[in-house]
Amino acid sequence: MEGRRVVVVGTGLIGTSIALAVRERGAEVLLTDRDPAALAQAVELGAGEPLPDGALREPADLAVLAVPPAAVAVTLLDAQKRRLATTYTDVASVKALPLAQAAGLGCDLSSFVAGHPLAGSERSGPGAARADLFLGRPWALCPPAGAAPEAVQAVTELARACGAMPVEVEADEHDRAVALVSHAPHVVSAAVAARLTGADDVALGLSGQGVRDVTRIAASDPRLWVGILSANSEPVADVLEAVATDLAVAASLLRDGSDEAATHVADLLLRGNAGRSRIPGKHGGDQPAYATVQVVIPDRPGELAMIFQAIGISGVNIEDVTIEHSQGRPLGILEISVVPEAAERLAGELRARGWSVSG
Ligand SMILES: NC(=O)C1=CN([C@@H]2O[C@H](COP(=O)(O)OP(=O)(O)OC[C@H]3O[C@@H](n4cnc5c(N)ncnc54)[C@H](O)[C@@H]3O)[C@@H](O)[C@H]2O)C=CC1
Ligand SMILES: O=C(O)C(=O)Cc1ccc(O)cc1
Repeated sequence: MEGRRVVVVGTGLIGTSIALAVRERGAEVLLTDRDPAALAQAVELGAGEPLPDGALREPADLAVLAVPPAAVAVTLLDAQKRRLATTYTDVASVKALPLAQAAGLGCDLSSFVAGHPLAGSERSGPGAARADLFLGRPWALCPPAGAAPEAVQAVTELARACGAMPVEVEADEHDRAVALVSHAPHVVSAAVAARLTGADDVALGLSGQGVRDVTRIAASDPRLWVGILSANSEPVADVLEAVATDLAVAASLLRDGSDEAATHVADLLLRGNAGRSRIPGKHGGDQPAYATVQVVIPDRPGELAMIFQAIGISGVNIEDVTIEHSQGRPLGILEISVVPEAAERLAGELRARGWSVSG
């Protein structure tokens, strides 16, 4: 992105992450946000310089609209009126409705390529931004009919500069796909987490990693998510109804309690195994079957640094890592995912260095 000028409108989690990523690749970045505090924080984090008021002397190469879905079309119209850039893209989690709204407002759709990076977090705002957020992730591109090839090229270059994998897809197909893999799972996570509002201290004290995994995305900003879900309501409702049917059947089978009912419950669990195994791994393709090595680590400053150093010396690459805290005890369980052929050697070397390795 050397020599490119990029304007980012909306310096929250996604806008600031994109700004940090393209700056690392040599782009000049100008930032704007209607919230002065979000803009100031993004500038302080080194994501770019504030966009001056009024028209630019020369349009930037690209303007990235990283605002909520309902604000995309008006923000595009405003940016095009100000001639902020030669090419425009957005990052909203829903594509068809903002595109229809932009067409309705009379935006120039030849210079707009709708986009959606499939990476993010349950956290919002510039403080949660990371330059490496998009590494190895898909980035959907939905060029409207009549989009200029140079515009598609410029947005493809943006996705690649962020380390993501551009995937061209039609807007309606995109929306049905993300209803299944992102939006409906969000509602299901919220519904499970909502059951915990009435939980007593005994139940909460028994919480393990499973409930944390299932409810992580339930910590997201409800204002942003109500906007996403209502802009993709029909496809999301279709998935939720199918999930609700599975849940209702499972509940009645469990009440039935017979052996035959248990085999039907097992069918659902097996379908769950099969569905989960189809989710691609972090670099795309099939999900690699990593082996895990579990190590007990004392909850003391420097322990994580020491074990990571020991793993580094052993020459084994860490594919993933999670830490589970042991409630009421000054210990954590570090679960290190590695390629299966390295697991035994790593476990042996860590044991030899005095670490308590289980499994
Ligand atoms: N949160 C996530 O994990 C992901 C979000 N997205 C999409 O990215 C977009 C931004 O989401 P986040 O960065 O998570 O939200 P965020 O809440 O962290 O940031 C949004 C920013 O946009 C600003 N903003 C809102 N309306 C504006 C306007 N009209 N003009 C200028 N600034 C405006 C807000 O002040 C805020 O700073 C949304 O469309 C969302 O659907 C896409 C992928 C992942
Ligand atoms: O936190 C996670 O795991 C997410 O799935 C984040 C996310 C949220 C919204 C999107 O449109 C895309 C990705």
